[in-house]
Amino acid sequence: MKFHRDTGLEGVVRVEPRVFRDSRGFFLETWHREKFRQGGIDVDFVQDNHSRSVGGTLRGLHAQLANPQGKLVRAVEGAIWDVAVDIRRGSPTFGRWYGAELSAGNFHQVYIPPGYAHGFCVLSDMAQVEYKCTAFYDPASEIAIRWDDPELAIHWPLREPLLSAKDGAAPGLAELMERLPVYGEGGA
Ligand SMILES: Cc1cn([C@H]2C[C@H](O)[C@@H](COP(=O)(O)OP(=O)(O)O[C@H]3O[C@H](C)C(=O)[C@H](O)[C@H]3O)O2)c(=O)[nH]c1=O
Repeated sequence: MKFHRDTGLEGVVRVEPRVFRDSRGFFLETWHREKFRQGGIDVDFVQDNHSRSVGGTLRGLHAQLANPQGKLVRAVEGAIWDVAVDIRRGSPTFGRWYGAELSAGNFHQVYIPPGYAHGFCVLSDMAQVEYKCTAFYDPASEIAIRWDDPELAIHWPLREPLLSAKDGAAPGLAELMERLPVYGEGGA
């Protein structure tokens, strides 16, 4: 199990699990409290999520403000481009993003700490994404940030994604500035 912390964003880690293959198929550990702690991800999870999306879908960019969630994300079907954005006011990497291809083929995961926005788009015909969260869903404090905010300039590998109404109407990061978490406060 390898932990790649060279993501350019504090606390964002790409995890490359060890896959055991034999004539039956494969086995891998997708979460291990102690091994992940040794890899720099010292967290406990309280909620697991699972979504399925058709090709061309983009979900995000989302974050919870009152109960910020850390997320450990993986694709169990198909492939996604998974993106984390630093939205902590005062952070040296404020507005910067990191992206990684996660797929049922590469088994990679990304850990995104509280204080970051998260989104992904689907690269395959279909994708199923499972992710563990360090805090419970709190819709009252959730924000959506415009996926193609020119201030963020995220390199998405698609042009006209399939969006939810919420995501299609999301404001740019600058319009949310006063609500954003402050670097170094409240776990962010
Ligand atoms: C996130 C969530 C949603 N829901 C319900 C609320 C809606 O009735 C329905 C779909 O929710 P939504 O359209 O917000 O789902 P996504 O667009 O996939 O949202 C997620 O997308 C990005 C990628 C994330 O990282 C977040 O986990 C989350 O914001 O599921 C729940 O009941 N519990 C939950 O934890």
